[in-house]
Amino acid sequence: MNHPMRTVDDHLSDILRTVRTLAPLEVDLDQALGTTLAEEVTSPVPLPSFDNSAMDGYAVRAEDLATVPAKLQVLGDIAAGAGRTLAVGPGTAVRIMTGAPVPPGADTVIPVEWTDGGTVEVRIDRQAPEGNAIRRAGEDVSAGQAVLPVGTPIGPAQLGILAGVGRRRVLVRPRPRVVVISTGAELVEPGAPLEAGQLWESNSYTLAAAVQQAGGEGYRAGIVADDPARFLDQLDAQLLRADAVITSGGVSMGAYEPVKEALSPLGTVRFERVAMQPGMPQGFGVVGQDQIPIFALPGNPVSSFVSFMLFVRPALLKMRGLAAGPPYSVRGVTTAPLRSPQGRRSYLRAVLGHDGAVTPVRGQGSHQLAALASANALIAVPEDVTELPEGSNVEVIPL
Ligand SMILES: Nc1nc2c(c(=O)[nH]1)N[C@H]1C(S)=C(S)[C@@H](COP(=O)(O)OP(=O)(O)OC[C@H]3O[C@@H](n4cnc5c(N)ncnc54)[C@H](O)[C@@H]3O)O[C@H]1N2
Ligand code: MOO
Repeated sequence: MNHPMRTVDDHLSDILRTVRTLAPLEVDLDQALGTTLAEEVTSPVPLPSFDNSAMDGYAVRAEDLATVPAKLQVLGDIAAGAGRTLAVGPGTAVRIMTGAPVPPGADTVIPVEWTDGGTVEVRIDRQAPEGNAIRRAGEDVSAGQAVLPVGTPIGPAQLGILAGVGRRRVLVRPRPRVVVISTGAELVEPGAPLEAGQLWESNSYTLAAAVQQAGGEGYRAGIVADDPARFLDQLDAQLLRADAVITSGGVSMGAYEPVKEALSPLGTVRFERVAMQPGMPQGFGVVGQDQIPIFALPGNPVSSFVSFMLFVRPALLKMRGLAAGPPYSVRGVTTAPLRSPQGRRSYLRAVLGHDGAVTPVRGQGSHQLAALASANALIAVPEDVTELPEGSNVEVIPL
């Protein structure tokens, strides 16, 4: 009855071979946060697009300050946004604000703090090198220069430069929309009263939040009891708005395993045992006309979360058009001895300190959600290792 288990790496490879990068879509800048750029963005103009002042002060000719204090006639003001401007000639200055265009004839800006602040005539007490406090046209970007390459994840600074080069719309790989369905007759929405044998449903909150943090849009589609037909109905209804589906529960060896019972006959979803702890029972495949990827994760809360980090997150990165592979990991040194099952790669919940010391938390059961919530990392223990003494150098996946 027990088939050989698949390795974690093989299971991830299958998943990454199957999932497709989402098609590019033109979106408004307001919708672009968290998407991935699908075009190279260039600037139509130099940035800054004109020489402008970096300080509030006076635009002058450096040669007029050969001796200081110097007195210059003030011709007027130039504020930011000013169009045609006054010209500065010998013995004159123009009061200028930060961001305002440097007037013709001026080659230097003197901060107001170095002057008496005069508006008709100004006394300047300090010299400055020619070009002082002037931000030159094109010193950030030249006209036609690429400012963001294809494949850039769009965060706050990237949105800034997109707006800064005048873009209103942009071609991106969108955030994957991921529907999360929880299965189990015992599950009750948090906030509702519990009856005997029931527990508050938590996986959909964890998984939808994990989707969000992985750059997708997570939607909780509620709880389906242990009826395969109802599960298929719910899945059908949700497929309309999904780029991927995550289910939790109903995939192991019990008498009521709705996800497995509903999806196995389709022939496009494979259920298998992966050589890991937690998260051994795993289902993955595609469903519906559009071959939407579906991740059927085990119901135990820690198992579903660890499965997400190892398998679903990399898949979402690929869908977003980003580099995808096993989770990022660092090295750590254990502060306590560890045990791990033979033949399965284990992912022990742990606290990783800034010094690289890593301590497994108390409570390594697949149901021990509070222990998971106290951890900030997973220690990955290889398949063939069953015991490690304190002080061992280990692979650690920050959460
Ligand atoms: N005879 C065997 N039994 C089990 C095996 C096995 O190989 N042989 N595998 C065990 C392992 S390992 C896991 S993991 C679980 C996976 O079971 P299912 O995916 O079928 O999940 P359920 O039975 O539905 O639930 C398991 C556990 O998790 C709780 N749960 C489920 N969904 C939620 C949720 N949304 N929020 C909070 N808690 C949830 C559920 O109440 C159960 O306690 O199977 C083992 N058994
Ligand atoms: O492998 Mo199951 O995922 O612990 O507890």
